[in-house]
Amino acid sequence: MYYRGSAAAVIVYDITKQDSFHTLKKWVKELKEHGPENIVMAIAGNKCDLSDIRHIVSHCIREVPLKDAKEYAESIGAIVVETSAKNAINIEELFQGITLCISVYIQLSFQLSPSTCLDRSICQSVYYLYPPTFPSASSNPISVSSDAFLLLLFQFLLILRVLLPQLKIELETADTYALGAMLRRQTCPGEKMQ
Ligand SMILES: Nc1nc2c(ncn2[C@@H]2O[C@H](COP(=O)(O)OP(=O)(O)OP(=O)(O)O)[C@@H](O)[C@H]2O)c(=O)[nH]1
Repeated sequence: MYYRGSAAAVIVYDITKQDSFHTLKKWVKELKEHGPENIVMAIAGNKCDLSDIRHIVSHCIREVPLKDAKEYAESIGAIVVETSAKNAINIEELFQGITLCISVYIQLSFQLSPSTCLDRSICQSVYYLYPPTFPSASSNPISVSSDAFLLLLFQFLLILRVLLPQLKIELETADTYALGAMLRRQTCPGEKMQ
């Protein structure tokens, strides 16, 4: 289990191969069963440069619709973004999102009480590795006010989750949405975000 003690996992599939999306689901299952309880999961649909219309004629067509990935990500409470390792699309945004998510978890756990953090060894090491930073207007296409609102909403929902454990399941989707909204606004060639 080389993901033991991990704060976040990036699970990558190839948007031009449906098989890779099935494999991704197996990895998510594995992580949920054996990974740290509060691990941040991020799904990256790689090779989004190939969804460009010019590639459709050369048979490199998209097999996994972004809608499917988004629905699946929401069902498991993960961040989702389409990337291109080749053209460096959304790579920074992906890691900004993960950093933001981890930072908020850690800030919150320190604010409330040490016992509210499910895995303190993760939180402490990540806290020093990733000092809390949030996307600025210059590095993110979303406005500052929108960022601030989403961040506040995310923190509010997280507090509710901690204080009201019985609402955990319902709120998991909601707080992931607040965070994910920032990432979901990123667009990739060939498919419009909804
Ligand atoms: N167009 C495109 N090609 C990519 C991208 N990322 C990786 N590749 C190419 O995909 C091929 C496989 O890359 P690897 O890093 O070996 O990935 P892999 O998962 O081991 O292999 P595959 O299952 O074949 O994708 C290489 O030819 C890469 O250049 C991307 O974002 N866009």
